[in-house]
Amino acid sequence: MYTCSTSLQSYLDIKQRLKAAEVIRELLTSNNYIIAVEHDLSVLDYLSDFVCCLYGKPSMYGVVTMPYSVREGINIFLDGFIPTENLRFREESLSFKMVENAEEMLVEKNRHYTYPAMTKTLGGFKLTVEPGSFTDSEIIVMLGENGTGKTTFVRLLAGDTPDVEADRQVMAVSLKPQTISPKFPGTVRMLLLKMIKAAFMHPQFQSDVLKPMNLDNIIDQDVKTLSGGELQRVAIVLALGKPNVSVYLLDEPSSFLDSEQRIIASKVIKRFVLHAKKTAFVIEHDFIMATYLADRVIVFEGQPAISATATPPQSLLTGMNRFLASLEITFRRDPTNFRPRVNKKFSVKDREQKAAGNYFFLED
Ligand SMILES: Nc1ncnc2c1ncn2[C@@H]1O[C@H](COP(=O)(O)OP(=O)(O)OP(=O)(O)O)[C@@H](O)[C@H]1O
Repeated sequence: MYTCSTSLQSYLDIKQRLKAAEVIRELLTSNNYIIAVEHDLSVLDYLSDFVCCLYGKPSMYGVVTMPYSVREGINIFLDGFIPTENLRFREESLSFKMVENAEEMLVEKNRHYTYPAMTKTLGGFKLTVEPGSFTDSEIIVMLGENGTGKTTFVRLLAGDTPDVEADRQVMAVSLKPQTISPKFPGTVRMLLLKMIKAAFMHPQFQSDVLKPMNLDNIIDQDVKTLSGGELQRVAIVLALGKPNVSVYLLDEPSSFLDSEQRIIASKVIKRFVLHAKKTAFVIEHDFIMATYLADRVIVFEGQPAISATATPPQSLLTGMNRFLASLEITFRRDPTNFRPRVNKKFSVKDREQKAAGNYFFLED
């Protein structure tokens, strides 16, 4: 038996995550088995034969279910309901049905923003940004391998100067950086009161963001003593609570969060953007989270660490197809909740979809 935790994969792109899963599977022989802890559900799906769901109350109790087939287990987890025990362990479920998003199609969009063509050179790396536009009430997910300039692009939107200063629309932005270093000398409550007092006191923000992000149990803890996941939750709340902002730039909100917290954070971000009529750009390597969040996507193409191009925002289907084609990875859809599932390399579906150019499916 091996046990392994792949949660150190925060920051790795999807290609590297699936490679790591393949390396782990290669350790399997006829007389051993591997127990893995994995927070990225697409990777867990790809890696496992059977899964157990764990539920309970943090710091109080936990229950481990019987092992389910990987497909059934992940669907149960996303649904928040265990049919064999007739037990709901989470009120919310995560579904990828397009009808769920139909409501968004009716959302009235009042604000339109544009950004010009730009380049940014950093040491030996050059990013070329093609001009693009976006509106309020939408989430744009950035897809690209590690080192293709996603953070560089986010920083340009946040005000970094490009190689040649262009005529740019000024946007008030709030940035949640990829890495968070806790320097604040006080408790979480003191930090929230100092940085986002108005949001912290606002009932809508409390019910839409603070409560679901579950800061209650760490609110009086010193910021410097928080774990990686706790710090991430605080950082997301701080970013969403910043006053007078129209554009939110969230660099890897899922890193260090467990699967449960990823589901909650995705719902919080989506609800916040729609209710507050804001725009969010999100860098996200967790494919389930990226698919759930994205209204449109920007694809980063090129050679990591050398040069890359950021496409204009494009539709989820077109953008995902383009990104996955460059990685030679195909996804199918689960018929129950329509979540994306990675096809095993060279499987019948993988070969069929590649031949037809369908790397990503919207409907099954
Ligand atoms: N200040 C800098 N000086 C030199 N090179 C830099 C600097 N900042 C970033 N780079 C390089 O630019 C490239 C793009 O970096 P960036 O962080 O934008 O990529 P990314 O797509 O966000 O990557 P990841 O997915 O790993 O977070 C990388 O090769 C990085 O090493």
